[in-house]
Amino acid sequence: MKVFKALTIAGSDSGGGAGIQADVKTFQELGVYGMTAITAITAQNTTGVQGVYPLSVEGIAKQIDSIGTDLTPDAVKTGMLFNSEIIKVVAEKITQYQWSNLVIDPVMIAKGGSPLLQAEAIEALKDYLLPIATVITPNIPEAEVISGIKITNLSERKEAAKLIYNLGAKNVMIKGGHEETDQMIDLLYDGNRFFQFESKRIATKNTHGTGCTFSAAITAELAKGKNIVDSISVAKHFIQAAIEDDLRIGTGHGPTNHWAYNKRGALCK
Ligand SMILES: Nc1ncnc2c1ncn2[C@@H]1O[C@H](COP(=O)(O)OP(=O)(O)OP(=O)(O)O)[C@@H](O)[C@H]1O
Ligand SMILES: Cc1ncc(COP(=O)(O)O)c(N)n1
Repeated sequence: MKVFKALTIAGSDSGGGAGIQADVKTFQELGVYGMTAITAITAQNTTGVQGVYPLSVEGIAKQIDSIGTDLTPDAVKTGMLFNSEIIKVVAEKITQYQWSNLVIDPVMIAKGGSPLLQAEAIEALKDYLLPIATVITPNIPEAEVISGIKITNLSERKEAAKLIYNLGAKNVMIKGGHEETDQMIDLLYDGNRFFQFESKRIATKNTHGTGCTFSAAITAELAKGKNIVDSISVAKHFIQAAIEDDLRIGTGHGPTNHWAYNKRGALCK
């Protein structure tokens, strides 16, 4: 039996709903062996972020080297990278090991408003990571920052996707979670065509870690050899189930349910 392996290079969320914890849970549920290189420790729960402690560039490089010299991942994702030094070393190592199937989730701000990427790092993200990305998965505010244009409707989202594509990413997926519409539309641009992935908006405050979970599911499916459209299609079903069957733990914005896709109904309510 071939074991498919995925690596997440991201921050730790002590509350377990986002970051590397969400990624590894998602990999596991989708049948992929998960590996991690931690960029920062956050003290975090459903009420917000209480502390951010980035790791040294040396410590991050060493973790990636440990994986690169022994366990070749079939796909890699990045999440919280915090500053430009971390972005540079991560891009350098991914290039050194010639890893393909790279999913960039350009995490900038936590749901509660805490910055997870320093403003000075935006240019490094564009210069070093976008050119090697198989797909980048910004939400609407992140797409505005990267493209430099305001997004108030689907046609502006399409324009932003083209601008981001021109920065070097092979595919651009602008998520619709921040739009106030009943129908949730995630938009993919592959440089040639637009694809829409649609679902019903679920009325819940428990959406902590949706972006991490969604991009981790795309990564897991790419690791298994699926193409980008089929990978996103599975990820969309995975996140819809995880939001719909929310766990209702914690007093703030609770996590999604990573069990839901495989065990629909078994643990809920
Ligand atoms: N209320 C909701 N109902 C259904 N789907 C949702 C909802 N909120 C987010 N999603 C889906 O979750 C995925 C992540 O989208 P979102 O825009 O929330 O990402 P994000 O803002 O990067 O997440 P995060 O804040 O966790 O980083 C997308 O597929 C989006 O359509
Ligand atoms: C370590 C880490 N990575 C990513 C997020 C984004 O998730 P959210 O926007 O749902 O808070 C987070 N809160 N913490």
